[in-house]
Amino acid sequence: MPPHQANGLPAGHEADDYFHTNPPPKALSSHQSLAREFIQYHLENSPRRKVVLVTSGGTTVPLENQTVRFIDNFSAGTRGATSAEYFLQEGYAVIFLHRQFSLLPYSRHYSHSTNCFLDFMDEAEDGRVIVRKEYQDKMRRVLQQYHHAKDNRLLLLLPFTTVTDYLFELRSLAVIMQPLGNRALFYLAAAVSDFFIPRERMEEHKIQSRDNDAGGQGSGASRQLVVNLDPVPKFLSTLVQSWAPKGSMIVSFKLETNPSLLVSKAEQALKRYHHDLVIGNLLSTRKWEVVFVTSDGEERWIRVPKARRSKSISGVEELVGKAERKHGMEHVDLEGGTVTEG
Ligand SMILES: CC(C)(COP(=O)(O)O)[C@@H](O)C(=O)NCCC(=O)N[C@@H](CSSC[C@H](N)C(=O)O)C(=O)O
Repeated sequence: MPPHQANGLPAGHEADDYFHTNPPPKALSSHQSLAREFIQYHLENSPRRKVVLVTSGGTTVPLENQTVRFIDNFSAGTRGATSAEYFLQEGYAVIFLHRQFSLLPYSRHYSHSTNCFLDFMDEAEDGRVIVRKEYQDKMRRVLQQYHHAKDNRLLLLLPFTTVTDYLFELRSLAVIMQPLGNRALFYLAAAVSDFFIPRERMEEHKIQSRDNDAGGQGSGASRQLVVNLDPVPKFLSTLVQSWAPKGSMIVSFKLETNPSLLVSKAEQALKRYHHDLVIGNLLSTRKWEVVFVTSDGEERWIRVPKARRSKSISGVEELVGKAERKHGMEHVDLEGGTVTEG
């Protein structure tokens, strides 16, 4: 008896319905071709290399079809972009499915920062534009890592914007990854909308803030906006049961703000979706602590020591990367971090 959704539909049925009633992203077919090429290249040239799909950034829920307003999910993309660098360092090939304009591996060190990237540059006496001396060493290291990833075709960057884009892309990429079998890993760090406006209820044009129509009829008084959202299908179960390669490892992130809910909600997700690992994090402490929750009921907190919790040192992703490399749990041997049971 296949597991059923809350609404009684068999798991996956609701997701199928979603894909029939919402249009795919315009870029989907070009992304599919890029992903097929990427996977084929690694199947042919590095048959033992693991490939990880890292999702990163927040999905949007448009309020109008010709979108002027949208509901966004919190995520700068730091977790995904930083983890992608550590996966590349550990020898993985990375498909980086990310919110358009969110942080990217390597360039994240210089984009979006409070100081403009021009602050890292200077004009030499002979007129050449150069990187300021104090930034040269770090930028050289980042540039070498970036070129290594690019020259060896180890990093594929694919953008999304809306939750519908994300779900179509995730399904396509998971299916394209099927030939990888147990060399495929899914690291779902994107902040995915739980609610959306179905196509048939979506306004076509910009929602007016006053109650007069195009002809200027009506009082012109400002109006309330009441938004009625439906739940996004629980796609993780469909990913685990049908889209993802058999034998692949699936890691999802659980984001909460209330500490008393985090571990139980992560355990609930594992029980519901039967994947391999949930990494729980609290909005307020996500930069320096996470908890690994597995189906054996164990919870292992990974914390960056206080001394290393500066903004510039991305401590927790390095620790997660090391733990991940050992496929999570049997030996969480983390330099610099502390692992506490329970
Ligand atoms: C978003 C952050 C906190 C990283 O932040 P930045 O470094 O600023 O990017 C990430 O660590 C995270 O928790 N990501 C996952 C957040 C999320 O939406 N998780 C979902 C689970 S994955 S979406 C699963 C879907 N709702 C379903 O149930 O099928 C949840 O908590 O419910």
